[in-house]
Amino acid sequence: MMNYQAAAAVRADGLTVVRGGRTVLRDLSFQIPRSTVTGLLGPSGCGKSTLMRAVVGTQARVSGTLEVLGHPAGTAPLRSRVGYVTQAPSVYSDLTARQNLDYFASVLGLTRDERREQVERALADVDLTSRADALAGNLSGGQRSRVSLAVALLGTPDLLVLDEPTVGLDPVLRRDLWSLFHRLVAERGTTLLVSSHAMDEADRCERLLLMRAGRLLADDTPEALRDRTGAGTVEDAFLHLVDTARREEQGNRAVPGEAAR
Ligand SMILES: Nc1ncnc2c1ncn2[C@@H]1O[C@H](COP(=O)(O)OP(=O)(O)OP(=O)(O)O)[C@@H](O)[C@H]1O
Repeated sequence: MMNYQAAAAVRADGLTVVRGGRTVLRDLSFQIPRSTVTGLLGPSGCGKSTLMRAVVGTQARVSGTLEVLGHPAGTAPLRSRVGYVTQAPSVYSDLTARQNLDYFASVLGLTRDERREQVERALADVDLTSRADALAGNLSGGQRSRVSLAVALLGTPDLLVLDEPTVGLDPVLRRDLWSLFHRLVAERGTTLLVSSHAMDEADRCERLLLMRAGRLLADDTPEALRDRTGAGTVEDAFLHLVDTARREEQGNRAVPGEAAR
């Protein structure tokens, strides 16, 4: 049986990131097991996008250890093995959905046959086959986001890093996207790291990384988090952990002697 470390898709130890002179990620240590969906949850500004940028290798001033699929984050062997979708869809508006995919497939160096097969598969994955010949500029925001996701699926990456992929989607599309994520794990062995503000999405993940103010509050399964905190929902578990962290910070700030009073 593989040990946990060998099975890790991402391994961080003492990961720290400085942006604009501020430490925005502080001493994070965690592992993301392969072939799972891990949710990265926390309030706006807590550092989710920064952590994702570090994992895909686009973030400067990263210190500590950060290994992705057994290689240092951002190094050459990972280039075609990691897919990344940012919050803003990155597609060409003057190309159709299919032309966008075909273009990115050729950048990946796929042969003509591979390209044809993978483009059609990616369109079907995100349920856009019927809109494949529409200009990306004429698609809705949610549809453009799905073209971006389809681009990231080309080449069958081992790790998919998705920054808030369900924001602005209606409940049916959100559900469909989550079932796609689980299908990618089950059928292609993909590992997914998915960020969200929405705590109600937590239960769709096998593991959770809960963040607050650049620090990791928890790295656990949703069930274990609820059990550990005695909370009924992951949202309540998160609030419980935030309150505990705040109390600890206040305790640390208290003048020695005052605390004893
Ligand atoms: N270019 C930058 N220079 C300096 N600080 C930055 C820069 N970009 C982001 N930050 C700061 O880094 C911190 C983390 O930002 P980040 O975008 O990672 O948070 P987030 O959790 O993804 O937020 P959101 O959910 O709103 O997208 C924030 O305090 C933000 O103000």
